Amino acid sequence: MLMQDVSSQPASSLPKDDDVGVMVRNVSKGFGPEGAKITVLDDVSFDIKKGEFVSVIGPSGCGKSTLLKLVAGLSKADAGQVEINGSPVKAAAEAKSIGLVPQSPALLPWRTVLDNVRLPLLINKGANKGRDLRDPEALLRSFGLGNAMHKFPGQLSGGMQQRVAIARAFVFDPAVMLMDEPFSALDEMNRDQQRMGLLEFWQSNRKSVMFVTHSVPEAIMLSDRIILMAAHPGRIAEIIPVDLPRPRQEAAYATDAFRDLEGYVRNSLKKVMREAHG
Ligand SMILES: Nc1ncnc2c1ncn2[C@@H]1O[C@H](COP(=O)(O)OP(=O)(O)OP(=O)(O)O)[C@@H](O)[C@H]1O
Repeated sequence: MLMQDVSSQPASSLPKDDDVGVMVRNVSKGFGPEGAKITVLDDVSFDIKKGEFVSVIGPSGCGKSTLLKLVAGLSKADAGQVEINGSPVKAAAEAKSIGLVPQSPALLPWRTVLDNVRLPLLINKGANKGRDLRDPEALLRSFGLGNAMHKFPGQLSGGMQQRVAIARAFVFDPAVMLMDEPFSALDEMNRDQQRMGLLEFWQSNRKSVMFVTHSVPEAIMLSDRIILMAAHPGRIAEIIPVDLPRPRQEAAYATDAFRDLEGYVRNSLKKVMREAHG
C-alpha cells in the first residue's frame, strides 16, 4: 500500500488543474485575541479531485469542523487559499456550488418533507435563474423517500430525516458536497443503512465530497482517500488511499483488504493520538 506523507511534500508540488474540485493551500486559522491567538489549523494543504470522495478523520479538537467551515466559505482563513472548481470559495458559496449537510438534519417541522427540500429553491429564486437544479421529487425518490414526501419530519425516523437533509443539500446540484458527521446521531444499524444509501446515490452522482467522520469503517467504506489529521495544532498527518474496488457493497466490510486497511488506519490514528498526549 503506498501512503502519501504530505508533511514532507511542498504545497507547490500538489497538482493544480481542471480536475480539482476543492483546493486548499497553506491554510492556517486561529481563534482568540491578537497576541493570545491559539492556532487551530496550521499550514493545511490538500486537493479533492472532481468526483472524488475524501473523508477527514482525526482526534477530537484537531480542527475537522473548522476546516470544513473554511471549505464551505462560512469562515475565513487567516492565511492560505481555498478554491472550489478554480473559483475563490466566497464566489463559489454565493453561486451555491457548495452543498452542506450538518450533523443534525435541521428540518422545519411544520413543512412536509417535499416542502423542506423545495425550500432552498424558493428562498434563492433570483440566484437560481439559469442554472441546473435537481427536481426535489426525483431526488427524494432516489433517496428511497418516495413514500415519505408528503409526511412531516416528526413522522420519520432519525435516519430518514437525515436522508431528507442530504437530498435537500443536493437540490442545487452543487459541484462539491461537504458533510459534517451526518450519521453520528444514528444507531449503528441505521447508520450503516444510511451510509450505503449515500454511497449508492453518490456512485451515480459523482460529486467531490469532503466527509468528516469519527468512524474508521465509515471512512474506508465511502472514500477514495482518507485525510488523517493530528491535533495541537490541527494539521495533516497522512493521506491514505483506499484502493478497494467500486461500486462497494456491504460485503466489502468482510474482505481481507478492508480489514487490513482498517488496522492500518486505526494504528495511524493511535499514533497521532499518542503524539497529542505527549
Ligand atoms: N469559533 C471558535 N472560537 C474559539 N475556538 C474555536 C471556535 N471554533 C472551534 N474552536 C476550537 O478549535 C479547535 C478545533 O475545533 P473543531 O470543532 O474544528 O474540532 P473537531 O476536530 O471538529 O472536533 P470534534 O471531533 O470534537 O468535533 C477546538 O479546540 C475548538 O475549541
